[in-house]
Amino acid sequence: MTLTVAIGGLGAIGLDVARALDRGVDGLRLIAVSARDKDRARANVAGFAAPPAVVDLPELAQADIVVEAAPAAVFEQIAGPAIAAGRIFVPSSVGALLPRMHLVEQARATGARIVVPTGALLGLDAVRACAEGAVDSVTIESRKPPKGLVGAPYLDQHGIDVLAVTAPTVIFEGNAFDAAAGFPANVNVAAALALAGIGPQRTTVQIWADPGVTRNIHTIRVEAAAARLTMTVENVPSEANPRTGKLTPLSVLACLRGLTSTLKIGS
Ligand SMILES: NC(=O)C1=CN([C@@H]2O[C@H](COP(=O)(O)OP(=O)(O)OC[C@H]3O[C@@H](n4cnc5c(N)ncnc54)[C@H](O)[C@@H]3O)[C@@H](O)[C@H]2O)C=CC1
Ligand SMILES: O=C([O-])CC(=O)C(=O)O
Repeated sequence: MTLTVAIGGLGAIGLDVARALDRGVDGLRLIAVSARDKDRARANVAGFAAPPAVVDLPELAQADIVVEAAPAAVFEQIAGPAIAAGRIFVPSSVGALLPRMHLVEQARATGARIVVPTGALLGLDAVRACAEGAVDSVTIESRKPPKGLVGAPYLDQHGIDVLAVTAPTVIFEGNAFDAAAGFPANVNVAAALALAGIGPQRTTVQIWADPGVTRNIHTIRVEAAAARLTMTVENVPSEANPRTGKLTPLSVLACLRGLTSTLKIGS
């Protein structure tokens, strides 16, 4: 059986995933994409073996699987129709899901599924396993080059000029819910971690602006009855969008492959 795929957003994540699907993934066929600039999108897919249709966001819901890879601001325009139509919805802007958990209730009613990829993070299989038992604490420390944090609403609200930072500096400390609201383009990883583990209120987030690093570095620490986890990923920022690590489109692709593969590894 082949499942059709549509992708909302053709930036650092969406275009890489679209290209990979066009090269061929067993059981998956890319049929539609959407982007802010439709002419550019058409040019981007013109050389594809099977160019997908370039459509408006709501029309993505014609596919069996709808991948969201757009700014958080248009999350609902992609998620809403996909979930209403009972599709498999794969979000990248996971932070935008936290204040919209009613979508999970709606998916229950329509038969839709919301499948969150591990994205720029690691180890959500182990965090989910720990969360089947007792968990004391879950924390994430995200360390980024200052330019990878530019534009975050929290920085504007607090008058922080992140590009003026000359030494490693903690610029946010709080829970995952507030982190996702303040840094919608930067800490989707914290949102995914919160959903895998003990929820956005109990998951603690520390964000560092670090002029000494060139990678987006995330360290997770989990204290659970079954295990202690300490895991770090050092993502190479993508050329298309330095806020987004190159691992992210690969993770989305691996997630999509897992939706149809006969052999699936990891929980
Ligand atoms: N889950 C995770 O681990 C990660 C999630 N992300 C998130 O994934 C999302 C996508 O990231 P990137 O690909 O780096 O973004 P990007 O900025 O490179 O690309 C965004 C795409 O969305 C399109 N777009 C914008 N407005 C649109 C509209 N109104 N209608 C249709 N398309 C529209 C743009 O044309 C562009 O193609 C962001 O919200 C980002 O924060 C990023 C990195 C890791
Ligand atoms: O590190 C990355 O690639 C992006 C990131 O933190 C996020 O969006 O959560």
